[in-house]
Amino acid sequence: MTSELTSAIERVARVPTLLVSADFDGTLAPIVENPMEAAPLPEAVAAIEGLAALPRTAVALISGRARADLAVLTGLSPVVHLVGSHGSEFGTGFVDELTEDRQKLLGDVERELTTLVGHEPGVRLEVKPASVAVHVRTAARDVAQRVAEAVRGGPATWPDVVVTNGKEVIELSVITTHKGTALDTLRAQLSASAVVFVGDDVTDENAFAHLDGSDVGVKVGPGDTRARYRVDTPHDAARLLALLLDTRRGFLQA
Ligand SMILES: O=P(O)(O)OC[C@H]1O[C@H](O[C@H]2O[C@H](CO)[C@@H](O)[C@H](O)[C@H]2O)[C@H](O)[C@@H](O)[C@@H]1O
Repeated sequence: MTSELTSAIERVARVPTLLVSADFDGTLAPIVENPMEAAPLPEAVAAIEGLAALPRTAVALISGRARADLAVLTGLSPVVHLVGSHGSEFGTGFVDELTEDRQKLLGDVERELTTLVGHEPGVRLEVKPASVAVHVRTAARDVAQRVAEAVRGGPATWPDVVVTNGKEVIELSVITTHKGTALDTLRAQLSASAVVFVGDDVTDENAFAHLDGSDVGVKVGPGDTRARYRVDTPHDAARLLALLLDTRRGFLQA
């Protein structure tokens, strides 16, 4: 961790009301081949639970996952806010809020993807409340390319289908999602004086873009980013959260 990042963490830990937010895969949980085998680092869980238990401190995960999957995979206590589907899914009634047209479109997208690429070796389809993700992490490179072309030239071109590219995944959604607007909603709901956001993927850039002066954005891993700070791995992200916990606890107890 650079001295600039350490200083930023020590500064933001002293604001009156703090919102600590992060995405899940690649940030709190190392990337693995099978999405349903992802697990958060125990050090990250301990820091998050510790922060969420402090007064005037809220913690939220804003993830591309289905909210229900996020709850199961993280096993976090209910005091931690969970926002799924890339920032759209704040609660359990989300699926029912989709119009009939969108529910039908989602069914059509799932059927088309199953027929088009579901049989391809190493390809996994992950069906979520408002989208279907086509994972190619375990596919041979020529297969991954064929699948990407088939998806991009097929259902990705349909009206009202929104395409998101992630790490070894192409996702087709029937709604527009944005982690930045999710962060704005949480910031307002929780009356946060400042926000820390930690993320690793393309969709996290929308959250970094919604940070301002006293906030702290941290990108995990390589790649272009709008975040001001960077760490290398989820283990570093867990250390950063532990430092934030220690500093804020000391500040609140002083
Ligand atoms: O916003 P996030 O919490 O980072 O979720 C983004 C996507 O993460 C998952 O896929 C990624 O992680 C998998 C497990 O390590 C990996 O196998 C896959 O290649 C990655 O793309 C998740 O499955 C998606 O639904 C999320 O959108």
